[in-house]
Amino acid sequence: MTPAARLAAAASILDSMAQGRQPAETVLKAWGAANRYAGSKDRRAIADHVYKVLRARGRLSWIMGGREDGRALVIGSLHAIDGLSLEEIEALHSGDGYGPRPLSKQERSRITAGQGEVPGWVAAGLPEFVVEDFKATFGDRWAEEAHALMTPRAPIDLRVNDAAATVEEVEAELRAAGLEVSRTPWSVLGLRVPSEPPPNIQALDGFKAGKFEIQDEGSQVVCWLAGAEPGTTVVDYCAGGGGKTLGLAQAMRGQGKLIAADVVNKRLENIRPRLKRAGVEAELVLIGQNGGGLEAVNGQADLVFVDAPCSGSGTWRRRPEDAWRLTTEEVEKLHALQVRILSQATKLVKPGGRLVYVTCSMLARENEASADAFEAANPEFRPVPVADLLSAPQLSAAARTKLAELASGARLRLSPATADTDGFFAAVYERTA
Ligand SMILES: C[S@@+](CC[C@H](N)C(=O)[O-])C[C@H]1O[C@@H](n2cnc3c(N)ncnc32)[C@H](O)[C@@H]1O
Repeated sequence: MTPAARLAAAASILDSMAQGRQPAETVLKAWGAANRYAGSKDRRAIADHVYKVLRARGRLSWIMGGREDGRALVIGSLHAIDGLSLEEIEALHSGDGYGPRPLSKQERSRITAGQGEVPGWVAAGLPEFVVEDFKATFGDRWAEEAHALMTPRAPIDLRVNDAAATVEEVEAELRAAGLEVSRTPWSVLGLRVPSEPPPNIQALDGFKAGKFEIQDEGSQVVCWLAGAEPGTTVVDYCAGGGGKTLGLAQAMRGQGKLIAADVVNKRLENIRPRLKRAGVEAELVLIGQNGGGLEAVNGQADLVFVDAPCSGSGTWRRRPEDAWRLTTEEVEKLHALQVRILSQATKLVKPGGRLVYVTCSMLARENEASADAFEAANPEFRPVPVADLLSAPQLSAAARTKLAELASGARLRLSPATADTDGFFAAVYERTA
């Protein structure tokens, strides 16, 4: 494909993404399958361009006078990110072959006009209401947090299943597969590999044998903080794909009762092969929206882990397209749902047991505000200071210092800027009565 044809393809992929809510990765794969003439280099170049645009979407739309279509965003990116001159952009828009049609008068004037005074949220590459939330949470550091969140090429973290392999063994297998591998700083079971070129982790023998799983280090850390003990009853209340279920199972060393619950059966079914691979067991329970289905566990659980539905804004460095799909209305709905789920989950916790609230959100409305609302309505749940949660053997000595530093009393935030992880929030409560 010519460079111009690749640009036309990137623009049309951005347009199809705008019509739905599918992840960029899925849309790119579908495009590749439908356009077999595109070679791997073409697909790579097109994907790079699409992601480049998604990470800077607000700024590019601003430059192009508020236009949000793929063509305008691509033209804006050639100018503002790639630094091409008007003549160079015009050469790529000659209309020849499969390339995009020539620039209109308005498009040309957008390029020559310069960017003018750019508002902070535009420069940050995030929706305006997100920037307002960040300013309230991070003060002067908001732009640093925003920048790290939208920076490309987040590495891929793995959690070694220490019941099946040692960290050294897995490290050796990854090296033998030609991957550059390092230890993660906070989870002693974590390994990190670069995301470029994309490694095929699932094809490795060790993965198939359950020796390791893909899990961001932040997600590992919140599992370890929860303090799941062998021989106890643990409920993973919003089990989803089972990432945390497997971490909790590992902390329990296969001893005790682990229940993975969710309102979506398909998600629970996806956990089954992962449990099998890891060689651990969990009871899978489909619950109703009101929490029905877990009555047998009422007042019995030592630990209820609520990895609540959230905006997923902590993972925007991996899925920048989601930033532009989130609305304030959705965040309000999520906040209400989070508080409702927490209140339902309280029933399961036995006196002296723990309730853990976790999100992979960066937004205060879903983190501190949901924790505030829960605490106000449930005074029998005592917030446990993060400093009292750091004894898990899976946390490194460096993590104990770092997490104590990052904690604000009984609440912890991890972020790409502060911990080099995805964004996470955690608050742990103990039932006093
Ligand atoms: C953030 S995801 C969980 C991710 C998962 N824990 C992991 O580590 O892979 C939130 C999950 O909550 C589930 N959920 C939504 N509403 C719920 C409810 N009322 N009760 C329990 N789970 C709910 C969703 O189906 C979704 O799977």
